[in-house]
Amino acid sequence: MQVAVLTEPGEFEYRERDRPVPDADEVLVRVGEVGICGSDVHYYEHGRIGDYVVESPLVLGHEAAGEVVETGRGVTGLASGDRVAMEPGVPCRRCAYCSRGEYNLCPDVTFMATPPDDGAFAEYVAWPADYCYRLPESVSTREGSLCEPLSVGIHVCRRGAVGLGDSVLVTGAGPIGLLVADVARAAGATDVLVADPVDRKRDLASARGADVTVDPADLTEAVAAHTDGLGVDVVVEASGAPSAIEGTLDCVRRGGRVVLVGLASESTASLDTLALVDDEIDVRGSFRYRDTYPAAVSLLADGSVDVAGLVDFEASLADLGSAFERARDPETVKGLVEVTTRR
Ligand SMILES: NC(=O)c1ccc[n+]([C@@H]2O[C@H](COP(=O)([O-])OP(=O)(O)OC[C@H]3O[C@@H](n4cnc5c(N)ncnc54)[C@H](O)[C@@H]3O)[C@@H](O)[C@H]2O)c1
Ligand SMILES: C[C@@H](O)[C@H](N)C(=O)O
Repeated sequence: MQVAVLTEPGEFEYRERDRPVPDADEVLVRVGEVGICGSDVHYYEHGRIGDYVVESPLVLGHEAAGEVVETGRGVTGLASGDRVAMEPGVPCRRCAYCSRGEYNLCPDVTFMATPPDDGAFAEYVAWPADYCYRLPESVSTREGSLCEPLSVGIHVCRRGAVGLGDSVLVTGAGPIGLLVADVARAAGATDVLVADPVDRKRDLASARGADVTVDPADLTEAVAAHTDGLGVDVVVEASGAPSAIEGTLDCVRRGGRVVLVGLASESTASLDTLALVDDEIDVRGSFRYRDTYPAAVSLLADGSVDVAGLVDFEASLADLGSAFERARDPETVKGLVEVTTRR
């Protein structure tokens, strides 16, 4: 089978590898569609993210869906022909975090496209059946691939306890911020505000139903105007910009919640701890997700969230290099790669 490997920053090579044979608890998936994530682009540009360094050729891509073509002998819940979304992180299932159900915190997770684990820009991937989620007829394979960023958004809203009648500010209108906004709305938020410096991103957020969109330069005033000076119930920081992280406390109401999901390139941002205490603010990190794929599939099946509307372009595996160049454009929200032709 053909795989695309990142050999060095900016360089993909196509290689022939043996088609994987599924273990007893695995299915073999013929990969259909794979989204390009910001972390894929970061590995493509820099060959590393923090301590994760691409030291040998790496298959990128972890937002993946496809069709089951073979099942291991112990698999009962899936059959050949099923279309599935693949959850890219498979934990060890034994550590203290896995035992508590907090498997997204497992230190021994195998996570697609995170060195040294290969991802899904490959014709076939063998993957544990219980980390593959069947897609109903109403959810396309391309939508299924975007269960991954949607899962990030679901976990964020759970971490922020977003609920009925809440006002929610999202800073950063990339795929994560836009999906957080959609999930917040589905969870009952009645006021959704989105901040981004890029005009096109704000326009997209408006078109998707944000009540207020604002340039970060005008953020504090816009939030005050919309909330009678109170601040919002929940701020979700989804840009990673240090100024946005530091600005969260200017926008949240006393007693409100701040969820940090954006990753700053360095831990230079600081939060006013006196204000945290005085205003009784809950600040929470949000790391990947756990138990979100069933909810993601349901949100897509009932039309609550539109992931297809985030897609700016679709490329074939043969054009991976140019697809990554397009994905680098700050105006791009989401690029998809069709790995094998749709059937
Ligand atoms: N914690 C996790 O599990 C997790 C998972 C996925 C992504 N992330 C991180 O979440 C962030 C968002 O991911 P993404 O894929 O949407 O990224 P993205 O780069 O596509 O989007 C970030 C957006 O933030 C905007 N932005 C820049 N400066 C800003 C500011 N000061 N105020 C408001 N917006 C600003 C950019 O214009 C852009 O639209 C990234 O930092 C990413 O690394 C974290
Ligand atoms: C969660 C996933 O989307 C993220 N890019 C990561 O590698 O952690």
